[in-house]
Amino acid sequence: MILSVEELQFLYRNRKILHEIAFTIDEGEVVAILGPNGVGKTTLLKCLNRILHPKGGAVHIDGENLFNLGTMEIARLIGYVPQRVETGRLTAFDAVLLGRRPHIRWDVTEKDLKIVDSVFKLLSMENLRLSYIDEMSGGELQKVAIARSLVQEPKVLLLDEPTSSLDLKNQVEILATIRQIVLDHKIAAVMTMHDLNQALRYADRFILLKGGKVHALGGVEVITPQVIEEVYGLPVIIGEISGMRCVVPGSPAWDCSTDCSTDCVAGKL
Ligand SMILES: Nc1ncnc2c1ncn2[C@@H]1O[C@H](COP(=O)(O)OP(=O)(O)OP(=O)(O)O)[C@@H](O)[C@H]1O
Repeated sequence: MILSVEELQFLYRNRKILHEIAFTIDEGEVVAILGPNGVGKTTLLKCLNRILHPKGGAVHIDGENLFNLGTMEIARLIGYVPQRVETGRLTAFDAVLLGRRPHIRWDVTEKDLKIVDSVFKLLSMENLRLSYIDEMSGGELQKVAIARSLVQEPKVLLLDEPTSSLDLKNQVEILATIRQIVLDHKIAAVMTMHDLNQALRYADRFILLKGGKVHALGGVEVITPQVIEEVYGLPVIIGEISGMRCVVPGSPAWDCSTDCSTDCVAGKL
């Protein structure tokens, strides 16, 4: 187990946002945190990263109690991609190089530069190296933030809606790259997501939050019409398109043969 979260609680002023959240994640796993707007997904990631201070509970990474560590020690273990990325008058190259800070002792080394170069290549963003981040589009900036988290070489990646600003091709490429990095480097990724179909495609396990609590947790078997309706309050059909499980809004009364013109076989499962 690479990450363990025990009985985590968080309050904004007197309002309880997270109630006794508990789960574990193994190395090589991508886990999607799902749930409606305002349920506490970002708050949970910020508690795991110690940006926010939980009222109770514990977080361990590789057996180390995160709450006993300093900012730089945490940055060596966790790469965090926030939902809203801050900008400034920096080139993309320098912004990504900043991700190496937890590893730099005196000065930037050849190794640091090599790692930054390789991540620019990996994410197909070499064309952005010298662009200023305060002149970038939302999607370009999101890629810079993901690149910065990768050069940190963390044990755990925490990604808050990592594809929210990306076009379809970039979404697929970035999620596939994260998936591969998690497997190759035996790390773990925890991503908040709204797109259930992308979650089904790229995550191994799912944590569904409702009312600040873990409502369901597990593999693909927990993504059922009943659970999705309980969590989001929306009836859905779960089916398959070209062998891939997918979720489409609709009620069981939906008749695929007459109500929909695609070749989706929703309702088959
Ligand atoms: N700084 C803050 N002060 C007080 N309450 C806050 C603060 N930030 C967030 N909240 C509240 O905490 C709750 C959880 O917010 P959070 O951002 O974690 O939700 P989320 O699940 O990530 O939502 P979304 O899917 O819309 O991004 C919300 O009700 C929100 O209004």
